[in-house]
Amino acid sequence: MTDETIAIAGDHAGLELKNALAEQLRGMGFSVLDLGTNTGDSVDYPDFADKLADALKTGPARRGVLVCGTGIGISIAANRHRHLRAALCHNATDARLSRQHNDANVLVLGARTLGAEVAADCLKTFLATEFEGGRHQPRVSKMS
Ligand SMILES: O=C(CO)[C@H](O)[C@H](O)COP(=O)(O)O
Repeated sequence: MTDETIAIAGDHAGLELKNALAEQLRGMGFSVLDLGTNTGDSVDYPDFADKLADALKTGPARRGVLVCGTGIGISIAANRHRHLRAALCHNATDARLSRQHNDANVLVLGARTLGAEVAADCLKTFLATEFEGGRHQPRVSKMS
């Protein structure tokens, strides 16, 4: 069990994967702040990136997960917020490096482009990997 809350959000295309990832997070002992969407009705992914950005600004979550069909639109929208470093990942190596080098605070996954097991691996790796700091710190600092 952990006392950390992870925020999660996505559009209609990401609904099924978002719910599976939320379950995975609960199974890992995290509290989940589910910001929707929670129906299959068509919605606009920037609205859900904005909700997650607000949640990471006000707390209690300091890390988040976003899902849309490809992950592309919602990561573009998320990275318009300076306090987010949203990493669109396609495998566990991306997820690991997004933490080690980029100190990513948001994992982005594409529900229409990733299998469920790869997505689960990305999430597990993202949460378990620390930022390396060192030469990466000034690069990350230049973005915030
Ligand atoms: O991947 C996405 C954005 O990058 C969206 O999920 C996708 O564009 C939604 O498409 P549709 O309205 O046809 O379900």
